[in-house]
Amino acid sequence: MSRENPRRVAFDVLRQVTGEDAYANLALAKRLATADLDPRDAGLVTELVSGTCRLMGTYDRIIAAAAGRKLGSFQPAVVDLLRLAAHQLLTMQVKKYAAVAATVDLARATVGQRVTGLVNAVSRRIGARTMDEWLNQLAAKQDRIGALAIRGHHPRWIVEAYADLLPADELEAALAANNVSPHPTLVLRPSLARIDDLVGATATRFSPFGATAPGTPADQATVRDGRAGVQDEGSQLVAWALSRTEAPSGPWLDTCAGPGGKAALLAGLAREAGSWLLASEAQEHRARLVRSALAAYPDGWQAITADGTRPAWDRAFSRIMVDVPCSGLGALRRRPESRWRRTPDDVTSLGDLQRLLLHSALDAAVDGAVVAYVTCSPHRAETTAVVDDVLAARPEVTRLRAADALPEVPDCAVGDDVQLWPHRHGTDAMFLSLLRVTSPR
Ligand SMILES: C[S@@+](CC[C@H](N)C(=O)[O-])C[C@H]1O[C@@H](n2cnc3c(N)ncnc32)[C@H](O)[C@@H]1O
Repeated sequence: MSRENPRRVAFDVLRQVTGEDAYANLALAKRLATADLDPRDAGLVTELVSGTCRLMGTYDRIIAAAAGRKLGSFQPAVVDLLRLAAHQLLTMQVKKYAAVAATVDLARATVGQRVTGLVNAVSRRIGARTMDEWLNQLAAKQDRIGALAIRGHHPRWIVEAYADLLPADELEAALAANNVSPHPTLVLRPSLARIDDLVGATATRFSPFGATAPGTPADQATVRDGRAGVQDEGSQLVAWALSRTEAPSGPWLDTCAGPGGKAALLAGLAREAGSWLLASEAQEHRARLVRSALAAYPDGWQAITADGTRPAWDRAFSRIMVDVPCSGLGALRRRPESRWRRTPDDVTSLGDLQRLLLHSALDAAVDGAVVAYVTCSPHRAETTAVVDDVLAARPEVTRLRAADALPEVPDCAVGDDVQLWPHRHGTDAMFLSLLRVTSPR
């Protein structure tokens, strides 16, 4: 039996997310590791924190409308209490009386008796309507994009960016896919594990290395001993595409390798092809994660800490992955608070670095080498705009038809590049451009 109150634990984690900019997934995992909760209550805490963070912008509009005042006029801890109440009342379908009473008790225990009247009154007003009724009210005076943003629980600027990339009739499905937390996908390390080594596993749709299995990844001995890992299928597909594209023989390079998911898959594939991988990462603590991701392979790799814009290598490579730092807009379904925290500036602020990293990767290529430019963001400013700019200055580089490297994946071509989508492919929204360097400088 739990000795801690799950709603109190959820409130504490939410305070860290909204007050201290903590990542919800990390703060939640850390708190749950020491919480005195039975598995059912741990599940309740996860739903309260992840669900509240994912729909936070919607709940904030509802709270302001229900209270008839601006959110900024409330004490921040009271806003978090009301967000948790809104999630229980409007999404989890907790009985009105129970949700309001539990929120008032929590308000008394955390903020103090003086806010209980306010919390009680606003919670009741939130619960006086269903979610659909609230959404209808909030969307009523909006244009099409504004209404989609409200009904799909996204900030408007992200819906505008999606509208620039997807057919109009797919927008609703694309937003809805970000509202479902995916079950973790596992990757079987080439030469080390097969699907039969996982208990109860089912193969993923496209990647020959991917699998899903019931329970948590740590339940699987093959994951615990490093022969399998956790990796979105989209990340597996872009690494696989690089390995399948014709290239001269020679070593492989991953210039932005931390924390090492793609490097581990590439190292396995390089070994099978009789080659080896150099995995490079700028941040020392992330380079350590790369080493531990690669540790399952006794050989066939080397990991270094280096700035990819000022390369530490003095040789050239035949296959190069440059998986640049980006806004992470492609992984919104896995990062509950991310959509409300990101701003339009985040998709442009890394643009110079992304261009420099791609230039450096191309500089490191042997004649005929293939370079994969990858982002976990579908936003044009981080994908095609970067590749277009770099190619305009490099006549020796040609863009390949990247979808040819993934013939089993339908509807993934965007021009010559590949764009995966959660609602189409069940993967993160990974972008891939494959570039051939024909006569390096
Ligand atoms: C999108 S992540 C890479 C994910 C990784 N490929 C994987 O699959 O696990 C981008 C990485 O680039 C690193 N990075 C940022 N600036 C860099 C630079 N100038 N040179 C090399 N790596 C850099 C970040 O620290 C981060 O680990």
